[in-house]
Amino acid sequence: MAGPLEPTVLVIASGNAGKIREFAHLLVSLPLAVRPQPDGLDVEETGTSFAANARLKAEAVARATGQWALADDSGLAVAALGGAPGVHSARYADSDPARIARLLSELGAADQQRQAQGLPSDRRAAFVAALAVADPSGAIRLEVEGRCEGVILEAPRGSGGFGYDPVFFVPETGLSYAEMDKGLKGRIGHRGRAFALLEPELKNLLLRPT
Ligand SMILES: O=c1nc[nH]c2c1ncn2[C@H]1C[C@H](O)[C@@H](COP(=O)(O)OP(=O)(O)OP(=O)(O)O)O1
Ligand SMILES: [Mg+2]
Repeated sequence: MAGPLEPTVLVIASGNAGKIREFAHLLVSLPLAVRPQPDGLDVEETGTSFAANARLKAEAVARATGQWALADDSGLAVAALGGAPGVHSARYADSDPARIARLLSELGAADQQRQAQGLPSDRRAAFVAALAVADPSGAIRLEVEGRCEGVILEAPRGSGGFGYDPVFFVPETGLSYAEMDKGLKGRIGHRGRAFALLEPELKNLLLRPT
């Protein structure tokens, strides 16, 4: 454990700039040295659950850096698509606009099928984030999962955030993720809710004086 003049380093095990920005904001009040993962690290996400992929990324980055690492595996589970794109959310297409276009097109087709069967439209979705923390040896020490229920909009709304934010609408707020400020998404969003579960344990593990 680092002394009082040397804050413990926590590497954010992600190549996604949007996630890194959100974690920088969520971690701002903790006396940790938050660092991005080194360039050139690309961990294969072979798990079949968000939790398994978060563990793979945390372990690999902790081992590669010899530092504590926090990983996030997240994605959208769309009810009418049987939970897709799920753990494949990043691999759904090769850019954010293309991922959004594919989601709207597949959900539109599913909606038409439902209508043809006399069923009402169903645009419900959940955003899920699994977080894992590995110690410098690569051992997984903490795991949590957060969820936010919403619906997929028919067209993008708002210009903030990243990824699927413009099409994920949270009824209790009347806003899409892309219309929320960092603070609101950090309180009610999937990543913020997961982080709220993690924070007390992270403090115990990394900030306790030895
Ligand atoms: O708050 C979010 N708002 C909008 N979109 C989001 C959010 N959270 C995850 N997403 C999207 C990004 C990516 O398309 C997929 C997660 O895939 P996931 O593998 O966890 O992340 P990633 O490959 O972008 O970065 P990395 O694995 O290096 O952390 O869901
Ligand atoms: Mg990924």
